[in-house]
Amino acid sequence: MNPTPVLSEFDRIAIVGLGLIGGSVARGLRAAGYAGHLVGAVTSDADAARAVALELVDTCHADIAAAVGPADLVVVATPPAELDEVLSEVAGVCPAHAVITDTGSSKTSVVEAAARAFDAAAMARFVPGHPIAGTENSGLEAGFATLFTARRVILTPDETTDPAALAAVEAMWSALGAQVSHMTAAHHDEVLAATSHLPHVLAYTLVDTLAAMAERTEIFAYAAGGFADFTRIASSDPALWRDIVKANRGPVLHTLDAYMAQLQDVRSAIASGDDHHLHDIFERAKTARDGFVLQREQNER
Ligand SMILES: NC(=O)c1ccc[n+]([C@@H]2O[C@H](COP(=O)([O-])OP(=O)(O)OC[C@H]3O[C@@H](n4cnc5c(N)ncnc54)[C@H](O)[C@@H]3O)[C@@H](O)[C@H]2O)c1
Ligand SMILES: O=C(O)C(=O)C[C@]1(C(=O)O)C=C[C@@H](O)C=C1
Repeated sequence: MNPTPVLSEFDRIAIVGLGLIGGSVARGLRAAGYAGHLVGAVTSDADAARAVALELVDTCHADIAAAVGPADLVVVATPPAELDEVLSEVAGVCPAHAVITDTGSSKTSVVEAAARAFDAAAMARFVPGHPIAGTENSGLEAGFATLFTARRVILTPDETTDPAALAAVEAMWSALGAQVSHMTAAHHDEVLAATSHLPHVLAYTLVDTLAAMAERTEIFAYAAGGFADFTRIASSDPALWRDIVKANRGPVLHTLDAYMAQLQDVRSAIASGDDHHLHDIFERAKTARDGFVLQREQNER
């Protein structure tokens, strides 16, 4: 018996931006058995040729119109700085039946950009999305088929979103092995400011602080697993993260203020020798993190 073809209602899926996320969507769709035409849009002819050579997509163009014009489903996976321009180009050429989604790390800013670019009909077929999965790598060669397996994807539809478009985007992420949740764009931005954007800000800041000290000492030579685990994400693309933080400024500042207050409290406990208070904070944190790790492992089973 032949398996049910994956996303067979879409003859042609266009992916705009074939870096870590777009490339992983492309590879994941193929691995899941998508048999239609995958077309990419990138920024240069050289990248288009490379994307086809890497077998990310069947065809690729340095021209959004050529890729999106005949598509049934459009996945926008470009950096936030490109979004206004990319969505306006998509709006100009997207067929009237096509479903559109994105992968951006902040959602209110994306919904605002979509509202600037799309008319009401296209807006109804636009389903904002965010895969909560990634690595510190970027570019054409960074993607891999299993990136979204057992990972969460948050969609932020509203009351104007076409249910059929929402179902189609859910089906795409399910085909990639992800678990789909819905929430409002504003709630998404508060949650991700805390669990993703703040950790990136802290990792970059810690490494930058220590790097200034490292000019005077050899401290990095003696750094090991603790430093490497805490700072892996500081190897992420600085321009991408500058723009994510900028796009989610309010919630990031809010969570950064809460963190700075707690850090001040920890500092006071260390300075005054309040071992009990320090232990309480560390104990609560260990319990919370152990719970997170357990839940993550259970999700992966
Ligand atoms: N990096 C992560 O861990 C992660 C995780 C989840 C979501 N996201 C989001 O996904 C999006 C893509 O991030 P990424 O990590 O894949 O970045 P990336 O840099 O790896 O890939 C982005 C790609 O878009 C291409 N691009 C830029 N402008 C373009 C244009 N006008 N037309 C076509 N292609 C264009 C770039 O050449 C690049 O290859 C971002 O919005 C990011 O916030 C990232
Ligand atoms: O694992 C990483 O390297 C990531 O940065 C992934 C990560 C995260 O912060 O967890 C980064 C950005 C996203 O938008 C979603 C996931």
